[in-house]
Amino acid sequence: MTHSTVNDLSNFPKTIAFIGAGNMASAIFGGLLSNGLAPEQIIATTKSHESCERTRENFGIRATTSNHNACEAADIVVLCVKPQTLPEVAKDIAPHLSPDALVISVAAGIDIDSMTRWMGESTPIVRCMPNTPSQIQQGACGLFANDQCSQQHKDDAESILSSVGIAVWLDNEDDIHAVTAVSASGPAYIFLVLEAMIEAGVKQGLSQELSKSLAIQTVLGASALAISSEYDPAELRKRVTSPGGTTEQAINVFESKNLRAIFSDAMDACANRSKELAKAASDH
Ligand SMILES: NC(=O)C1=CN([C@@H]2O[C@H](COP(=O)(O)OP(=O)(O)OC[C@H]3O[C@@H](n4cnc5c(N)ncnc54)[C@H](OP(=O)(O)O)[C@@H]3O)[C@@H](O)[C@H]2O)C=CC1
Ligand SMILES: O=C(O)[C@@H]1CCC=N1
Repeated sequence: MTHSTVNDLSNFPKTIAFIGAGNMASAIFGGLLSNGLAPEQIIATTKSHESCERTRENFGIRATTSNHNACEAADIVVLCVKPQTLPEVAKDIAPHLSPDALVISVAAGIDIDSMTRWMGESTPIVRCMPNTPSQIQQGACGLFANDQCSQQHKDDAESILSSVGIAVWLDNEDDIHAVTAVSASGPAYIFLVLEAMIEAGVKQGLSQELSKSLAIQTVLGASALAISSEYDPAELRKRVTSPGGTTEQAINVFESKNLRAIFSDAMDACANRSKELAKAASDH
């Protein structure tokens, strides 16, 4: 497993087309722009003219509803449509990819076998699983390359994804299901925890505004401490939990209601859905 972190893209010499400009695509190209990539080097496509116009206005990049034109102008094509839309889109763009273009897919569940069936065996493909904190260069992404990728293709994929967070090469493509369960869907779990903490704080008598800022800062502070500390999360938790004190009472409730089993079941369900999407794609 190799691992790389945020880098500057101001000298990145390639044009990147994003097929789909929704939540995940805009998180990545928003991050790339903040990290020095010139707006002219990004083309995004959407289905509707409204989204196209909004993308152009919000990000100052080129936007079009023509996937063909975008692919023909790009050295790297990032597939950011929903998994259910990908078979049709991938087959349709295949003849319009530039020679030696790298295709990067972020689609949950869709494996490289399916993508090469749709776009041709010789297509260099990096399958990756990013997350939306990429927008603020705090993403976490797993990557897997097919055998058609040269070292240059892999370097390009890594430059893009590591410019918006940490990028980790996986030894096995199947590990992407677990990466999806941990880090791609993970931000949603933390947002749910935040919602619950904020609501509980309000129930305790705090204003919504105060409860929200305390809860968000607490998650930020705990993450920053965990990332910078020599201790693992279990030890950091113990350091908050005074014997006979207040935290212990809360932790006892979480443990007695089996929070760990809830996370385990939730993340199994997430990974299983990723596998189901792979299976559905194999019929196309
Ligand atoms: N959201 C997340 O946190 C993560 C998402 N992913 C993956 O990213 C992919 C996109 O998800 P997400 O961004 O959430 O989805 P969104 O629904 O936010 O975005 C989908 C985008 O695709 C566009 N689109 C739809 N059909 C076409 C088409 N035929 N040609 C070009 N563009 C099209 C839509 O345009 P319009 O607005 O006009 O409809 C929209 O811009 C999925 O495959 C998902 O699995 C991976 C990791 C995390
Ligand atoms: O929920 C989803 O399907 C996408 C993939 C991972 C995060 N969001």
